[in-house]
Amino acid sequence: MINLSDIQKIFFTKDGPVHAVDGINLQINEGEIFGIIGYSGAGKSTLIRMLNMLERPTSGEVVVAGKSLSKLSKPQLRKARQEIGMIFQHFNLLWSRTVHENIAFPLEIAGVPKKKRDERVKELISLVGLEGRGGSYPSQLSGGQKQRVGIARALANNPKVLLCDEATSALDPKTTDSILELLVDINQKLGLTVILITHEMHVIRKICHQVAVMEAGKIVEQGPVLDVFRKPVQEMTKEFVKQITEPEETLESLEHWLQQGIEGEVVKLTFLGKAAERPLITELVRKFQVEVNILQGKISKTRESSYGSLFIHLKGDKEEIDSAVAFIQGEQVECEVIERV
Ligand SMILES: Nc1ncnc2c1ncn2[C@@H]1O[C@H](COP(=O)(O)OP(=O)(O)OP(=O)(O)O)[C@@H](O)[C@H]1O
Repeated sequence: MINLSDIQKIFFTKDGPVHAVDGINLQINEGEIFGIIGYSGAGKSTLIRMLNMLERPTSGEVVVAGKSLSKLSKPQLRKARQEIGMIFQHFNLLWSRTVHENIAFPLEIAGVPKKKRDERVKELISLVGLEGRGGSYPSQLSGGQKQRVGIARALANNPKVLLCDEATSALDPKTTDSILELLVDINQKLGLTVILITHEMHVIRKICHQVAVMEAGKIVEQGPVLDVFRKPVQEMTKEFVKQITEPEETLESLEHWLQQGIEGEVVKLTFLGKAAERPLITELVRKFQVEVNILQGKISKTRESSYGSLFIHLKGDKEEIDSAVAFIQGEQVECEVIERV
């Protein structure tokens, strides 16, 4: 659906050239939810804006739905853009227009007659769950509702692709979840390809199939979300994965345990998929002469599976502990000895 070949974007500023995007090759398949994560300044916004030519690449080719965007004439590009919707962090709504009028705006530009426009707006209002709010102005809506208007407007011309530029970054966690659910719903119902950029790993975890990690204008790591979660290679990726698996409080309480000088071993188990749903600890206690003390644990749902980490303290004879660790490893659970005390 989307093919980027050796895309570069250089901004020529008075302080010299800025290589915002530096040689990116990327393929995004139809129907996928593809997340691009990176810290501020990594080049995410510049990259996503090149997918609809809001920003023109300095070099390289952007192909969306079979069309090479940089080769199109202005009228052709306008037409091609109707197949690419976009939503923004700060919604970019027209404040003097009602919800209905905001959603109708791209249809007016596309020359859709009034009656058809009104029917389509009604459909979209219902799709995004804003029934009864068509006559409200943006200032009368909550952040989540505003983003729903943004989504409805982006979908008005039946695009094949939806670009989301930090679409949930201005929202609280609960509203973020409801917007993410809406994006999944739309992806499934309409088969829409969704590309989102974010600096929050939980957004990737919740809804993406694929993830690319961006740093200094380059993609440093990429793959299916579960694979990247399980085996992050680059330091940057490891930091992002830790946002989910090892939040600050986990490390603090672990530190607390280790400082107490407990006997035995502290082990980190990493579960994936079905393994996250098995009663492994029960089996461990039944099979081996070890005491198992759970220090910290967390299981998170990804779009397709479960992913979790558990820190346990094993106490007993060294041989029994070694056998227990070997047993865990044989059960397709990754096992890392954090500290042998
Ligand atoms: N119009 C511009 N002119 C000059 N430099 C720019 C321009 N737009 C972006 N940049 C620079 O390009 C780099 C990448 O910026 P970009 O906004 O794409 O990053 P980002 O990952 O989206 O970060 P953020 O989330 O903070 O927007 C930064 O160094 C930024 O200062």
